[in-house]
Amino acid sequence: MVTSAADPPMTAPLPLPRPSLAEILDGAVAVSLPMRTRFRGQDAREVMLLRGPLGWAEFAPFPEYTAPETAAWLAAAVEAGWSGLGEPHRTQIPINATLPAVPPEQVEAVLWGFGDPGSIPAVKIKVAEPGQSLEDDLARFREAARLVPQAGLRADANAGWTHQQALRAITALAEECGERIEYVEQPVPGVEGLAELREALQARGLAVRLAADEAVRKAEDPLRVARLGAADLIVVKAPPLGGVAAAAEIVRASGLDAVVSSALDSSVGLTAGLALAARLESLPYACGLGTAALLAEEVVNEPLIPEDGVLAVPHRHGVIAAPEPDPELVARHRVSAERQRWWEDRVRAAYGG
Ligand SMILES: O=C(O)CCC(=O)C1=CC=C[C@@H](O)[C@@H]1C(=O)O
Ligand SMILES: [Mg+2]
Repeated sequence: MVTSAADPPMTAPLPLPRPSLAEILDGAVAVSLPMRTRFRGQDAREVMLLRGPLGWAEFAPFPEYTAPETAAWLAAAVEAGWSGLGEPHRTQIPINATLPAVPPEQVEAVLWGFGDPGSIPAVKIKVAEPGQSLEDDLARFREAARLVPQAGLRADANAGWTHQQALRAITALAEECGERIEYVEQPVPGVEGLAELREALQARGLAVRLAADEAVRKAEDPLRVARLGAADLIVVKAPPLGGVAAAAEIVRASGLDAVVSSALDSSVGLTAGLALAARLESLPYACGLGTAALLAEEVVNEPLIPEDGVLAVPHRHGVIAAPEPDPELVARHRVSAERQRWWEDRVRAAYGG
């Protein structure tokens, strides 16, 4: 059900109290964290850490994102560092493993990064990687299904299939893994594309749920998916939706189940995702917030790596707060002076007038 309340704007204004640009940039430092496995076409993740009065925050729109899109990411960082992430209504969040588009022989090593594979509640498997085939995807699925027989399975195509390719692939996945498939995330581009595919799947009697990701986080109107009945659930990430409060409101107004996922954040940024998961009224699926496991280096001494299939929500003095970055780790992974200026310019552009 979609409420008739006014839709939240895509680029939320900075939350109050609105810090000045100088306050935001004071102590801001950009770092480059190498990845264990190539993911989303990246071998290293660059993020900018901001030091707010209420704790550390992260500003990390992907390199191709430009203002005004990045304004939502800055609003999310300002919320974390200057307004605060609130109290933990849940203390532990179930976490899915995230499997990049690796060959079957690498699947086991990646899964161990998310704790004992026997404790993993669900695995999200990247599919439709450019240059790979449906056979490659099925082989990766088969291997994950074999290694974690207790886990639910999800595919994430990042809008990489056409309608026909998606029908073929989802039919094959359903034949292979049946009821273990929890959902398929953004198989095709756009909101209409999802809606058409959902109808076609239903017409074929294929009861595979669809999740919207890019159709929510990159859309002008994140609630359109719900309005058109284009997906069974939505994937929400705090930074592109303007922060924890704004994202929680989108979930509430959508009336759909939600899965909270990371934006491939460091453990500082992941804290906001955990805060969002801790705030939602219902959390029927494990969340995609275990991605510190995909980073080979981190900025904190105890990265947020899941244990027994869960992550504890980090808190200090009764409120949710990111773990403190270690100054030595920050110094080790600092970007060049030129790159630091590039990140500062992005903050300025996101801040706007
Ligand atoms: O959801 C997860 O399991 C981890 C997060 C994840 O998959 C993503 C993080 C960052 C960028 C995205 O391309 C990707 C996604 O599509 O969901
Ligand atoms: Mg996705």
